[in-house]
Amino acid sequence: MILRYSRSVTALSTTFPSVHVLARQRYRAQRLDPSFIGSAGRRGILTRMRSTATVIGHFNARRSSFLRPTFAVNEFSPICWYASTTVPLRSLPSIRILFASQGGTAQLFANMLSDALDEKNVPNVTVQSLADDTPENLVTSSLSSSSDSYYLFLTSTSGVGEPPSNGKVFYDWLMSQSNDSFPTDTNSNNRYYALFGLGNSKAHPSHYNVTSKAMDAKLNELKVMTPLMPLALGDDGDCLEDDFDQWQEAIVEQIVSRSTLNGESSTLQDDNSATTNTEDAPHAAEAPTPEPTANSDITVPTESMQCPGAKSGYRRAPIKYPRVLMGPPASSGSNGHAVRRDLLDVAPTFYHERTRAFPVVHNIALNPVASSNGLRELCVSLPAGDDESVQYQAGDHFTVYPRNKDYLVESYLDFVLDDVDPHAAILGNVSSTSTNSKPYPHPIDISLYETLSHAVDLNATPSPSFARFLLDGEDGSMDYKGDIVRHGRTVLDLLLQNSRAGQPKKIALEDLLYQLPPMKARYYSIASSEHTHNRQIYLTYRPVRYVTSRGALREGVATSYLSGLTTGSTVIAAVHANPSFRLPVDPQVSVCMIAGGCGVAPIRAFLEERIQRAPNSNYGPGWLFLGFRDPNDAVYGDMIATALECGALTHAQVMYNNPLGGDGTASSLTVDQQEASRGNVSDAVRRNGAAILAHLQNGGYTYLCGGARTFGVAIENEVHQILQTHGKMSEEEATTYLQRLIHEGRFLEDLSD
Ligand SMILES: Cc1cc2nc3c(=O)[nH]c(=O)nc-3n(C[C@H](O)[C@H](O)[C@H](O)COP(=O)(O)O)c2cc1C
Repeated sequence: MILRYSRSVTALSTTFPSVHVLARQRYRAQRLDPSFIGSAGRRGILTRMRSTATVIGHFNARRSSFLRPTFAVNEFSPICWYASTTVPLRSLPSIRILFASQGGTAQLFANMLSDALDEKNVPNVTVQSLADDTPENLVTSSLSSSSDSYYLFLTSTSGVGEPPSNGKVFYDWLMSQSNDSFPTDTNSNNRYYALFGLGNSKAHPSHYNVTSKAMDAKLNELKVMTPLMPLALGDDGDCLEDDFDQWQEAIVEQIVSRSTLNGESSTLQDDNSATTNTEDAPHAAEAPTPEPTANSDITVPTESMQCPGAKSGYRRAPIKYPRVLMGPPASSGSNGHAVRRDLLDVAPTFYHERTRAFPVVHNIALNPVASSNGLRELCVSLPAGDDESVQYQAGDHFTVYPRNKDYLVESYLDFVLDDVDPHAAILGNVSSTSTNSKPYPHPIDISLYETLSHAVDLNATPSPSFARFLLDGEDGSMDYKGDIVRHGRTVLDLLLQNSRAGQPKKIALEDLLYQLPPMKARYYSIASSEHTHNRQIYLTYRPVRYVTSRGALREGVATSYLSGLTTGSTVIAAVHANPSFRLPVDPQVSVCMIAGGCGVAPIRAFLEERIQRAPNSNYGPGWLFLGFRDPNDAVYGDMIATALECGALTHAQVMYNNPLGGDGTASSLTVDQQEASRGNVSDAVRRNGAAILAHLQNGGYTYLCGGARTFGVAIENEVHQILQTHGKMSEEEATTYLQRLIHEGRFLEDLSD
């Protein structure tokens, strides 16, 4: 086979039957005409840039075959051709990675799985959310296909044992299916599925991973797909990344070994020549021609050429991530220095569509004698307008887009990345124009500095595979959970640990930007009622700040960002309605609010609302159980007193782990009060068990707010116990009773993980 090359006419052709590549444009052109792909079809994977182009594979519709050539076109070198094999399409599996994710973790894992398959050169891999198409299209479109199909599901459980919002339609559809729903000739022999569930056993023991469990049971029952391996449960209460890493490894191994057995070895072998980077074209030409395989379906080119100067036997490490393209400074002021910009103006698609800039009114410590991580209050004003994005109700959430601290961004620029211009604009990657190569995962046309401060979570623990890469060269095997997750170690920590002769190993920009998790927006429960505050939102938060056992200072990304906001600055955020978390419409209905620490935020909102409406409401019983570390940590005492006075509350009990105060001496409480308030909120709930049972049996609403892992679990257990002790129910009856309350929306949780 010969590829002909002409510098001026730029027409290429090949006698190889599957390939017809015609270039009608000069290579020097910045953009190549789509017809460059010629008769091989538009589905070819073409990377283009400046004077070079690299085709890493394309589909030939005429011969229904998959072609995986890798050849480079370069103005300064002859056309290099190697690694051509064709395999009948019939035998190529399709691999669909389908995710449902509330907070982005399942989506992140889905993309990591796609990368891992890509690394093994597994073709035909797509990643979609379960909301990207109709359920029928997502799952049943391959029922009649003769080639193997793999469905790799990843779904978290959200809310109170519910599917994530982008998985709800699919979930409901799946649950409503029966064997009759599928054509009678459907057989599951060439359709396989595997499911990875994400949940939290510590925070949600009674709803642990219920979504993935239910989906797996249904798929098993329907028998339209064969399980590739048993359901895998990832536990965010333990080490989710480790669970996923093991599942991913097993999945990739299964798919690679099955595909190899089925005769697709040529598309799956480690192909060091595969590149999506035009600047690598000369290197790509240096990769060795693959060995012909014995499979009769595979066509091997009869002739190959190598670029002059190619080093024989040279094997380049596989390039995993497409090269990030950098341009001139993203923005600069008159003095030439980069200007700090609000990303909402320059990269609006990075944010949820209802995101706004909220001006800060005040940001104060609620208790002057509290420690540096005492509760704080942020008040922002609502931007003008009357659409729902600038309105809220007590019970709603406020989603904040935090930024990494400047010192952290600067540390990454100094110690992690090599020779980068922090102010250069990121224009995307070399594959951004290609149809199915890896897209650049962050906003473009913003500077590297802005990317590091807004778009990636620099405080995140790297995934197991990234951690292995960062620790490359260290002796001994990595104890991911014990050494890395438990100590909350970051990319910076691992690179500093792995420094040689005092010089930390530096990594490529691509490795950092593709492998660090994107910055997640953080949910805060709104602590005010719009009826009381004229166009303002209050938040109550606690700065997370601690020193690790290795002596490093750690700050929570979002709370340290909030702590640093000054009056007049703006916070980028969105109001999210939480319609299931509301006070009962009928004021006579009894309410019981149980909260600990920061869980006081939504309670404050409800109290304001009830106080505001007290003159016109004939309230039924109102219970409050609230817990703080010590009296110096307690907040909103005045509001609780007002609520008791006006009938918005009928009973309030504040509990302290240490009623003497943080330093063991100062306390405004009398000795009797100290004794009465010593202990946890669950102690107070237990002491009032009979009254709480009456409240539940009289149709009352119960609200549970605070940390999910310890507080939420402890209170749920206590209520369960009350049902058994005072309600004389069996353990099973108590469980069913509690589930019914949750289902009826009378036992409402606003818990944080
Ligand atoms: C508001 C909220 C509710 C949750 N509810 C449950 C639950 O009912 N059962 C469970 O096993 N895990 C629950 N989780 C834990 C998540 O499933 C877990 O953190 C998962 O990793 C999140 O993945 P995602 O970011 O893809 O949504 C909940 C987490 C949050 C933040």
